[in-house]
Amino acid sequence: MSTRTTRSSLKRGIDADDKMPSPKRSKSNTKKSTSKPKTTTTNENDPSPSCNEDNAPIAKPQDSDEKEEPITSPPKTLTLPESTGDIFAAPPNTLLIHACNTEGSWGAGIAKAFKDHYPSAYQIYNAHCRKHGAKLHATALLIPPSETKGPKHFVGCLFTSRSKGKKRDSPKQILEATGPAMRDLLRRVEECNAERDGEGESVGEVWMCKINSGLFGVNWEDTRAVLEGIEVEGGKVGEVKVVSREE
Ligand SMILES: Nc1ncnc2c1ncn2[C@@H]1O[C@H](COP(=O)(O)OP(=O)(O)OC[C@H]2O[C@H](OP(=O)(O)O)[C@H](O)[C@@H]2O)[C@@H](O)[C@H]1O
Repeated sequence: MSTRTTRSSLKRGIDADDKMPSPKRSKSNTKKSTSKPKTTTTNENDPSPSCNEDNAPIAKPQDSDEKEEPITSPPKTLTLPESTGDIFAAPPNTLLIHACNTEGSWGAGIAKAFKDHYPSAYQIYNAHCRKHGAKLHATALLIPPSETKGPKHFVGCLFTSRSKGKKRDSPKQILEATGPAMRDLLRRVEECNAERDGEGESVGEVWMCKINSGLFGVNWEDTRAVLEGIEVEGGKVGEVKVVSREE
């Protein structure tokens, strides 16, 4: 019994089930389907024809003037698998992302831990804030491995709030800044890896704490929803591993 679904039989299937919404895929994203075609039970309400014994959709004769429908797939968006652990135990050349203010302060929370682990990176972040200030809001800073000892980690700063503590931006403002800041960081990663192509460390994995969810006081699920809406083109960073400490 043949279960392989070829594109043409799938296409025929889509044409045969002309009441069924045909999945849209772009030419470049079209993949031969290897999944078993869904078996459908026929009943008087089911508009789609029943599958034949090998489950391949029943082909219908192609009309000569039938137009080839362009097939496009939904845009690929950022995926954020979650796990528990220590973000600082990431493998070499991992990019570690946290949320920052534009005032040049890594004074508490995970930012303080970043300052302790990566003092040289902190100096770069602080100088960047002194130079640009609040204009950095909703942008990002990518800091290559800068320490003389310890693991070689890239540090990614997402400027999701202008200020910190009681003067921090509202959750709504922080969420509005989070999307553009992450898109800016992903762009910088692509540029960095293109420049380093083969010479020096490129960004490997991308890890992130549950940004905004502590001192910035934003519900993690709200931040997650914003990040999952970020479209990623092929070849760009498509996955950010979210690492949180054991509860
Ligand atoms: N070692 C570790 N490994 C893994 N996850 C860890 C961790 N340590 C903490 N977390 C978790 O990481 C999330 C973020 O928690 P945070 O409150 O730190 O950051 P946030 O993004 O809400 O806020 C940013 C502002 O806080 C800072 O403080 P200052 O402004 O300098 O005073 C900055 O500078 C900003 O301004 C929470 O889930 C923590 O459980």
